[in-house]
Amino acid sequence: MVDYRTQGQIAILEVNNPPVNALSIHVRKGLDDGISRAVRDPSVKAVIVIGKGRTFSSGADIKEFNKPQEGPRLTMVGKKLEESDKPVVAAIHGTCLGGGLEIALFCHYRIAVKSARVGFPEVLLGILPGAAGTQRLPRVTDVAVAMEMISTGKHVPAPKALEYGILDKIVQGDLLEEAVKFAKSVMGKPVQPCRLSDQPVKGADRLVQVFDAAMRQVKQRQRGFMAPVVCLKAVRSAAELPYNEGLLRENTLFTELMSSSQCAALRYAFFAERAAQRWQLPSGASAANTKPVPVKSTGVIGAGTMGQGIAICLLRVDYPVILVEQNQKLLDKGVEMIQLAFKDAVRRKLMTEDAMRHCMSNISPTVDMQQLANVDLVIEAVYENVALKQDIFRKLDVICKPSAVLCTNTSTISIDIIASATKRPGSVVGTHFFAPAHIMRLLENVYSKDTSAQAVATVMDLGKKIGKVSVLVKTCHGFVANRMFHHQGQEAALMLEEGALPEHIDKVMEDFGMSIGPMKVSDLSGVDIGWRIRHEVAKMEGVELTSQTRFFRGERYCTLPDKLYELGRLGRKTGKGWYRYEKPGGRVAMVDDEVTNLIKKHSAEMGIERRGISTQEIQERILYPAINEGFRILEEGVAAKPEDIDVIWWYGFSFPRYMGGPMFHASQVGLSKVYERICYYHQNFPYSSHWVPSDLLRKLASAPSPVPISQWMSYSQSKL
Ligand SMILES: CCCCCCCC/C=C\C/C=C/C(=O)SCCNC(=O)CCNC(=O)[C@H](O)C(C)(C)COP(=O)(O)OP(=O)(O)OC[C@H]1O[C@@H](n2cnc3c(N)ncnc32)[C@H](O)[C@@H]1OP(=O)(O)O
Repeated sequence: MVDYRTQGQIAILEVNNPPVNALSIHVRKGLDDGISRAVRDPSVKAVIVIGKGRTFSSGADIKEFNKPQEGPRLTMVGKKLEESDKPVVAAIHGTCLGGGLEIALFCHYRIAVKSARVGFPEVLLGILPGAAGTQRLPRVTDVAVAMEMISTGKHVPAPKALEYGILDKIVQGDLLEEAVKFAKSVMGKPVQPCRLSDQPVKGADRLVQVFDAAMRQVKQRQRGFMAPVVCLKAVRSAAELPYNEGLLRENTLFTELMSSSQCAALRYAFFAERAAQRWQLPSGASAANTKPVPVKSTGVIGAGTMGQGIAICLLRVDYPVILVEQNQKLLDKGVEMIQLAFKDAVRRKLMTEDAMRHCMSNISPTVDMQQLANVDLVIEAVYENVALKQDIFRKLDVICKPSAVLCTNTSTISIDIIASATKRPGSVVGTHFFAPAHIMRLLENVYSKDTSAQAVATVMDLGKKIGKVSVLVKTCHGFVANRMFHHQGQEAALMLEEGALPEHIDKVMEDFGMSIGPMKVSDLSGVDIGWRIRHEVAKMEGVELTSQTRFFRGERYCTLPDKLYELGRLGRKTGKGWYRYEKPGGRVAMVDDEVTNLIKKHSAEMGIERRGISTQEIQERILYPAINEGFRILEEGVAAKPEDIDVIWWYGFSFPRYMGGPMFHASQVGLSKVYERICYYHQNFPYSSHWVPSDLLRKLASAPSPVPISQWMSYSQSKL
């Protein structure tokens, strides 16, 4: 775990714990033994700590967090490194994160290659750098930099870290050779000035202003999230207390965070996100045994909002894009909007002018679908209409080369139905982007009964290349995201006619932790999208939805969203939806009397006496139908595991990660309680099928003791 060797008068401690040199018990022990041995050996005059493989160290071993801590503590190991009278040099490449950076800060010197990154990402796990990181970082750099780094968890590139004083030198060439040269240059020099515990905190005279400003920012950006607030308090204590007292304070705050439910949720999130990448099909084909089709050229059909966003995602990572529209006017408009989005990115310094020009030179706009004949992958992104999509896929089947992967950006329509229009259903796969497609991180990839493993591997790989978090799900109407979200929308509309207002519902859900409430989400994604989906489904079933419709498919139906649509209030894009916006495309949602009056008039027309709806009821009626549907989705194998559903909710609907996602949240509330409340609402609202309790939930709720989330799937086939 730590290889010890000497090179002349230098001892080299090489951490060797693949894949990322996490500081597991054996690594801590190896470092502890190694530094003791180097200190004891009179022939050793300097020590180098370096990482083998791809990285210096990714920090403490997160898998050890749930277990009682064994072996030497990181702070004890660090103390030994710092107390050595022989200079200790950390030689950094790859990432030097969390406990890894703490180890480096205990060393007397830090050198790194230019591509290295350092950081304290603990906050993203709901904790703080608890091995003296909060006390030592503000002693090596400025207190403001320390607060920023520790409360955001951002990785800092080596050149910036040098500027901040965290690194002593950036080296070129072989890191170990350079470290040996550096160690020789400091051999024999006193190490006292390099012991950070003896240094004052830098910028302590500006502590109060810096702390207040950082706290304001954290509370504004990350409402309800404890860790950043506690991180700032810990750094503050570095400036207010002597080093050893600061360490005790850090330890108290660390223990408080470590035992919090937010930390448990974030730890779960860390592994869930990685587990989602290890997809597997019922056939046994998986990420581990399937190669993607090489993609060098792409096509996008539809230059509307979604098509533009998808094209931007592809262009940004250098894919050439043939952009197809049905007429020149729409095509020109689409290209213009793409150009505007890139210009905006240049204005916000997210890309250079040169990069923008390069991206734009990679678009080939056309109204001729035949141009797609040679592309490796095409993404259809026209509006949600079965006949239209089938027609496009019928044409693609004729036009595209046999190896092409044919993707549809449908948000609801079964991939089986779209693929059936082709003679190659194995090549057809769903790639459900979320609006705005160039900003939202989620890509819900959808396989049909026929989709080939290679097509799946290709879109999962594409997701990674364009910087998305991809989750694979099985086809059904609405897939995972919209199938769950749809019930929230239904229930929100029903609460509106019963007595709530959009701003009440949003406030409750934003206070719960959602970054924006469901009514604002509806405005963002477009009121017309839901309208089109509802009316498409009705049409397929030979039903016409009108303002008189009270029941659809035997369920209570609320026509309020349809009324909003008929008024042309399509959401942000028209400047009016459930809210009023400062302009079409605006972002500032304002309560609109027209909507309040519309809702109240609607209730009166329906003969409903409006009532106050409590916070608890709003929260439960928004969350529990989605959770209940999540269990059905698991029962049906549409999602392979609860973790996949939660990943979809963080990245698709901004569900607060520190609450773990709807399925994790249900496990925290207790499945028996969730089940009992769903049964209660089912009794009260018998005409809403989303309140019919899921069988899997019932089984899990009646288990003699709470079933850990990792074991839920074992109950899906059980006969209980
Ligand atoms: C009472 C309990 C006492 C507990 C004792 C705690 C002592 C606390 C003392 C001090 C506080 C210090 C705390 C920390 O250091 S917390 C850890 C901080 N570090 C991180 O959060 C970094 C997490 N890792 C990453 O960001 C990335 O993995 C990466 C940038 C290092 C590499 O990214 P990439 O190349 O994309 O690879 P993967 O993310 O896919 O990772 C590969 C593989 O490695 C696993 N892994 C990564 N980091 C860790 C880790 N720190 N611990 C354990 N495992 C890690 C990751 O899960 C992947 O494996 P897979 O899931 O099996 O695929």
